[in-house]
Amino acid sequence: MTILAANVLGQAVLALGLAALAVFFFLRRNENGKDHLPLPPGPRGLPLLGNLPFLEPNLHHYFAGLAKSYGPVFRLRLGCKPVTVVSSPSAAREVFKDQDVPFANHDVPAAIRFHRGTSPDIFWSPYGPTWRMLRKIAASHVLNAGSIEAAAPFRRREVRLVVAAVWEMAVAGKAMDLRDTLFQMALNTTTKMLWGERVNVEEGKEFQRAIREVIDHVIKPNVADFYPVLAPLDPQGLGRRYKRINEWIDGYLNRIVQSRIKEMADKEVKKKAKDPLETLLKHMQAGDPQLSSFRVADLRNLFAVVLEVYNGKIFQEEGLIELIGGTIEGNSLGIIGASTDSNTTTIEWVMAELLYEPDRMRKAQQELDTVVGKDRVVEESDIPQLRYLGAVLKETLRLHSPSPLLVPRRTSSNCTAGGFSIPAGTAVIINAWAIHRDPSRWEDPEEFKPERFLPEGREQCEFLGGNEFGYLPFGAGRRACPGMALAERLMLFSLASLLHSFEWLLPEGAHLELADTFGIALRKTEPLVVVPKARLGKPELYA
Ligand code: HEM
Repeated sequence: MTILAANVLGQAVLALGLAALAVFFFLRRNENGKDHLPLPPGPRGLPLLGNLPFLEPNLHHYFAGLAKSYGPVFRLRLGCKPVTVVSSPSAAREVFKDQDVPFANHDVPAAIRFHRGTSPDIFWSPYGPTWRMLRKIAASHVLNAGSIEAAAPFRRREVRLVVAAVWEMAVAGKAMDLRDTLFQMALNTTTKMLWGERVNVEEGKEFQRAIREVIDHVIKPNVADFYPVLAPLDPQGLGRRYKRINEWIDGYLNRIVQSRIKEMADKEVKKKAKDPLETLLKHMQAGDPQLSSFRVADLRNLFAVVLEVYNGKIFQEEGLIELIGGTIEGNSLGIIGASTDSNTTTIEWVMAELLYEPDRMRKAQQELDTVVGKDRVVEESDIPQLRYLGAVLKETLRLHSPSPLLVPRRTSSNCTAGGFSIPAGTAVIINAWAIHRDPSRWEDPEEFKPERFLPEGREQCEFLGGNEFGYLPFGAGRRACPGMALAERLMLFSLASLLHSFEWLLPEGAHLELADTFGIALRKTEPLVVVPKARLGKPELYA
């Protein structure tokens, strides 16, 4: 009896043990992701700190170096935060196409989570109904082809102001740093397009200061990002500061929205809305079901995001920049001169590359002389014929993407990439900088060769690589940048006007360097200082 009981007990213990083992392996399998795939390899970190102490200032270079040792999908731990870095076109395809939905959340920094908790915006909303509604509204009422077209006169006016400002420098024979002028142009073009007004000088200064503070605060290393358990306490007060600054921006936009609501009530409103602000208000007032859950606060958020994205690219890399020693320099003109704007940075890179290779500068100018001639100024309608310039821009965005690590994503469920499992809740960084230099995808990847985008026999300059995820300056998948068409239009128009109107030289004895510094936007380490020289005979073409 005792022997029998012992046997039964032994069998029960064995069965329980086996069951426990099965549960253990089942749970591990779920934790590790699908199909028993291993976690990606990666460098060992320190207890508690993980890999934080080993990060280097130029994160895009540092990650590219790690990819050489650990492969195109590797894993890090920053404090408590698991991070996976993806550096090949095929793994990027898995993220942006094959498993687009579980990778479709942006990884929201703690300071923004603290502030935006109840008031989501398109950029930080998790993938779901609210994001879908905001994205649809942005695509159909703000960044749609009609609004972009309707804003052509504003772009023309702002670009002509830039040309006039450069002309003054040319007449005075002075060297200039283009950043400030271009930044102002981008800001005013955006606000004119959204609500029909330039940023006035007084409010503009406040506005610039506020956005600059937003940037400073979002990029500050925030312990709450690396130890999420601390996030609700906002230990460094960054969330609270960020909230206060945003209240100012919110107030600014609120005044604009409220004054338009009043104007629409007082005056007879024309059938055709004059800008996206009026379009949206009209739709809201008319009870458009697409906007049924859209509130004035959402409208302000939408505009704030468009402005912030356009002018600050504030949304990257979650506080890593200062932590690892990078700095965001400002100058006397505040945010306008903060040089963080993707648009400004890209134009500056184009000019630097063309100054470095004067033959290519001449080729772009010859194309302009053929298409436009020298008796009139460039118009937006000339752009489709400027194939070479289009290729120059695309090649510049390949080598100098303003967002070298795009905007980190966060997995909403267990996923896979490159044959590894990526558990739910992992931050996923796509190293576009490395992908744009992948030798298996790009011939002579380090060389500036616009011709690669001009295949023989094709009418239009091509975005080669888009489908195979080797070319990602605007991200990809359902969260890809909805401002791409607008950004391209403005960049090409301003570039064409600057190259058509002026010869560009380096100041006597200046040395041109093409080194980049990782920051809010990937920018030249040294600002580009150039000497413009008028190239059109008629002074009235500079007015
Ligand atoms: C050179 C200029 C620009 C570059 C390089 C750029 C790049 C990017 C990138 C890399 C993303 C993240 C994409 C992803 O997660 O896959 C993004 C998102 C976004 N961009 Fe842009 N962008 C530019 C200009 C603009 C402009 C002009 C606007 C609007 C006026 C804009 C609006 C947005 C918005 C709203 C998002 C968030 C989309 C979402 O989460 O669904 N961008 N951009």
